[in-house]
Amino acid sequence: MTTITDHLPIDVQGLRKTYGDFAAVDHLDLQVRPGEVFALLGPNGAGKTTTVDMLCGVQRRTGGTVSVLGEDPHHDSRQWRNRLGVVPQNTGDYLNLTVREVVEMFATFYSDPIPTDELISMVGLTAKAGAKTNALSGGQKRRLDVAVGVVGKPELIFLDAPPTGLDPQARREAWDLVDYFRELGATTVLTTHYLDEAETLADRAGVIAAGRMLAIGTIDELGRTAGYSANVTVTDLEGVAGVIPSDLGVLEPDARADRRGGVLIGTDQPTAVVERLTRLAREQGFGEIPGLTVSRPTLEDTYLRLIQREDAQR
Ligand SMILES: Nc1ncnc2c1ncn2[C@@H]1O[C@H](COP(=O)(O)OP(=O)(O)OP(=O)(O)O)[C@@H](O)[C@H]1O
Repeated sequence: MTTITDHLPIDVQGLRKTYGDFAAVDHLDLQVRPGEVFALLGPNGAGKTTTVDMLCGVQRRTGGTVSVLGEDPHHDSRQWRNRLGVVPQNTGDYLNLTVREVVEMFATFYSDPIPTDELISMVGLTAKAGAKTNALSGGQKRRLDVAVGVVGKPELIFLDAPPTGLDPQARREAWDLVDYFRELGATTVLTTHYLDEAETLADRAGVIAAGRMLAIGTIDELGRTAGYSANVTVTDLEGVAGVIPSDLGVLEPDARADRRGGVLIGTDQPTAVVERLTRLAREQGFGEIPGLTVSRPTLEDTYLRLIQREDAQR
């Protein structure tokens, strides 16, 4: 019988990578669905690159089962590899070739590559098509890496974004590329430090820390995983801690609220919290509650909560 998992571009169970006693990836489960953009999030050293490297056959795993486009990456057949597009974290070294020569060279590896000039334009390098790659800026090299990674019209793309390297415009162009491949029906796994990128582009995301998957789901589902459906923030209201009982919500150390000298309350009952705050403000003689906001948690809130919780448990 055919099941949905037969068609998952990525199906990973119990993935492990150890270096001596240290587990860089620790029993990780991951399923990525056809045609989705999946963001892999996590702090430095969480195990994202190691995971991606094992999925595209660059590193051997210590344990677990892995299916990528229906094959075990350990087998690493040429045919299988041609269906993948890999943009690694480190910029490639393309010797003394021009941008066009590099793209043309990589295009010869595939049966139906994207036409060279079209691809060079897609990554915003038309003005540099004749330039030697060693004369490119860091961000331009990165654009070339993207071109090289996707030239074969891959079914599955791994985009391991470095923490820095692309200027805002180049990031937006990379987003356009992700959309372009989404429309072609490709599946993309995006490793990123930019939460806005994940929020804008990804259908689902997974948060990794210390080699383990802390939470996985749509951005909305992740919000629920982290606890609360609303954030209430206030500034300069003495006594807040005393009026918010733990069944209404929790006061959180929140970097952004703290910078404004404020307090963040994570809650599922924002109306009740605001009522308490209103009473407190009245008692203190405030007309308005200073700096009151009620908002839906962002991916950043969720992410920080998950990571803080993980750090507290270690
Ligand atoms: N060859 C190695 N030997 C020992 N430890 C390693 C090796 N390669 C990676 N590690 C460790 O494995 C952990 C995971 O590294 P990895 O590069 O996968 O993290 P990451 O989530 O991609 O981080 P970043 O966001 O900084 O790129 C880190 O603690 C790293 O130091």
